[in-house]
Amino acid sequence: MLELRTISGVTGVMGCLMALVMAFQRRSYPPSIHGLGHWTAAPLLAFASALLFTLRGVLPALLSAGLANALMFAAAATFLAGSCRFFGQPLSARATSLLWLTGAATLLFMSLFNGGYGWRVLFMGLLLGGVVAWHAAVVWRQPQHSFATRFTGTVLALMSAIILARAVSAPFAPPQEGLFTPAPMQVVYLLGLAFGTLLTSIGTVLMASEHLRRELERLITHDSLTGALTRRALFASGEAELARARRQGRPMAVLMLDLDHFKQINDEHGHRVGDRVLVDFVARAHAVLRRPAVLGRYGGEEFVALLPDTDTAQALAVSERIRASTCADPALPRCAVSIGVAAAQPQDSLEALINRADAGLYDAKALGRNRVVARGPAPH
Ligand SMILES: Nc1nc2c(ncn2[C@@H]2O[C@H](COP(=O)(O)OP(=O)(O)OP(=O)(O)O)[C@@H](O)[C@H]2O)c(=O)[nH]1
Repeated sequence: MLELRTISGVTGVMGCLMALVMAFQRRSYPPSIHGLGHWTAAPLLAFASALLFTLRGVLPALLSAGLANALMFAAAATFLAGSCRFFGQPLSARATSLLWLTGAATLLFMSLFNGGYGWRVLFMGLLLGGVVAWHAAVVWRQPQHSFATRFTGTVLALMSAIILARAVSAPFAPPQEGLFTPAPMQVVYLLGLAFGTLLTSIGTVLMASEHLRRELERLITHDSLTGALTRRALFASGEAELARARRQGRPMAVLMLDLDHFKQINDEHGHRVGDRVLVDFVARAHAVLRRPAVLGRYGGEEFVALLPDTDTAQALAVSERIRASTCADPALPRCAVSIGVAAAQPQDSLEALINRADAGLYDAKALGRNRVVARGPAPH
């Protein structure tokens, strides 16, 4: 026979252990991952709440019911706030006030209301189930789904369903029923809380690890200053696109872009302004380029754009648009870009294609800069 008081105690201990895991994780994660502090505090609050519930009958009702419920609500609200911060959508001051005021008002009403155990369970369940359902919706609404978010979202949705089902059935339960009466609904509820606490904590650890992996991946594939692809990622993407173009018999073009007299900008305005010019250039080039085109930093102030499904005429038009948009910010020093264009030939390697675009760039510089020059295949 299941001892419900033991389940409640075990729930608390699980929360405590998971808080420890999260606290250790937090120390090794970069500060750019937000919400871990809340995720550590939430299971600790759940632990304190479960401990008080377990001591029902031993401690006064004010502690083993009133304070225990308040701590359980605080755990759910803190957990929700942590996830919102983690996903980069922290709760607004208004939403936070609404959440805590609703919690405080419900708990106060419960303590004053004299309708019996079933009705108190209904109010508390609606409050708690509502917060957990809100939390599930936050996790499910994330556009970047992974196993971790699906797992956590599902556990939260199941938990809220169990809490709400118990809440709405409570007023119809026999009047002598209490928290540790071994009725089926109570067993499902306490087991749901125990496993839910454990599984959602595992879910947060998985989500944090997933986030870290994505950040590291981004560091490897994207230039930290401009956000363009790194040279390594550019070549990987270029090889794949060229193979696809060859396989499907579709055109592909490469642009080699180099800011003109960039050394002069650095010398006259300083390196930091030079950096801002680079960032602005890449942002504007990205605005012109449409997926699946990609832009990579080839080195210094030199960039390469890969344009799948693009012939020479289209590549020249895109290049002109990039040239026209370059240094359009009046707050930055005047500058210009030279661009070499090459379209892929059936026998081209990526290196040969880039070399031809580079030859076009060389011509553009030699002809006076701030222009676009296309290079065809060398005659045999
Ligand atoms: N601010 C800044 N400057 C950089 C960065 N990477 C390279 N540079 C500078 O870019 C300049 C490139 O100078 P050059 O290769 O002489 O080319 P340029 O002055 O643009 O002349 P042309 O290409 O012939 O028009 C050098 O002064 C580098 O120090 C960077 O990340 N930030």
